[in-house]
Amino acid sequence: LTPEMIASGSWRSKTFKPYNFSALGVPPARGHLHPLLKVRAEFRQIFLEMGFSEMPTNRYVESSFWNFDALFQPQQHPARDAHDTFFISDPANSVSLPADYLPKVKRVHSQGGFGSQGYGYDWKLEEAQKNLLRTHTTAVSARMLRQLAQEKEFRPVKYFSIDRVFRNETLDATHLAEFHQVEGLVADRGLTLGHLMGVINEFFKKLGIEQIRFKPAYNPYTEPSMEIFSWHAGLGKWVEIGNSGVFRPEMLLPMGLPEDVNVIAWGLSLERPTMIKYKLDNIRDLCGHRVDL
Ligand SMILES: COC[C@@H]1[C@H](c2ccc(C#Cc3ccccc3)cc2)[C@@H]2CN(C(=O)Nc3ccc(OC4CC4)cc3)C[C@@H](O)[C@@H](O)CN12
Repeated sequence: LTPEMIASGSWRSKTFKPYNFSALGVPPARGHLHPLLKVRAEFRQIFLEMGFSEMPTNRYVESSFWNFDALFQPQQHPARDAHDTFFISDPANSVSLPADYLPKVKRVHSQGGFGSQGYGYDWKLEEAQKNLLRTHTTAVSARMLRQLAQEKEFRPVKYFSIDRVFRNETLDATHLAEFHQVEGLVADRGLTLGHLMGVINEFFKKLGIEQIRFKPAYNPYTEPSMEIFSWHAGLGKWVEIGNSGVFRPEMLLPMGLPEDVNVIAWGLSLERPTMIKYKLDNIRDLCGHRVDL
């Protein structure tokens, strides 16, 4: 049916197929929310429902001190090598590290303390001052726990973070030089591994994952540590869905937290669950624009 047919009246001699009122209109060209940000909002909602508060993660450039040393990660650890970490050339160094806290970190690395023998190496300030792109949001957790330790009275907290982290990795279909880390932590007196398993179970249950298992693992800053696995019915096998652990006393006590306070934490990425949810098999599809999502 055209305007000419209507004007000339020629439409009278034509036959038209019945109008399909249930036909969909042409989708208007409009904006889309990014899948990663939609999954981030989902994770944020779950943490908030569980009573967690979001940590301030608006600092991509971090000092080696907060990213590694405060976490009792030794200065010769391979993760601190340039092939794993992006170091910053300008400004190359952080010169405003906490003067009262730093000697305690130096001591626990070089001589030990609090019942630990430490690593027995000559800890160097220059190494701790090197600026980098944070390799995990656990650097933010360290800053927040130090702040908590400086308060007059200890109070239990539940914190979370979901933000970008950077690793000098070889790129492939599932690895980029940056990804979003999701991290949750609980600080309270008398927390046990049972509490850690329980909070992880609760978190993943809210994501629709009921069947998870834990496997002993190693992290430089948590002891004990556990990898988290979930049964993937489609693949017919257990797949790793995260990592977890109890922060070490060598990390918490130099901060000034009371000896009977434990901090349990776990982490996962945002990209993996987003790729599963949106059936993407190349992580690069999460960057740049994609029309047919
Ligand atoms: C360099 O790789 C690091 C990243 C990322 C990761 C690993 C560990 C942590 C951590 C931690 C931690 C430990 C102790 C204390 C504090 C933080 C955070 C992110 C994922 C962690 N992983 C991961 O996310 N896997 C995952 C998560 C969710 C998912 O879908 C479910 C619906 C929810 C499916 C898969 C496991 C693997 O994918 C792994 O190969 C890749 N890992």
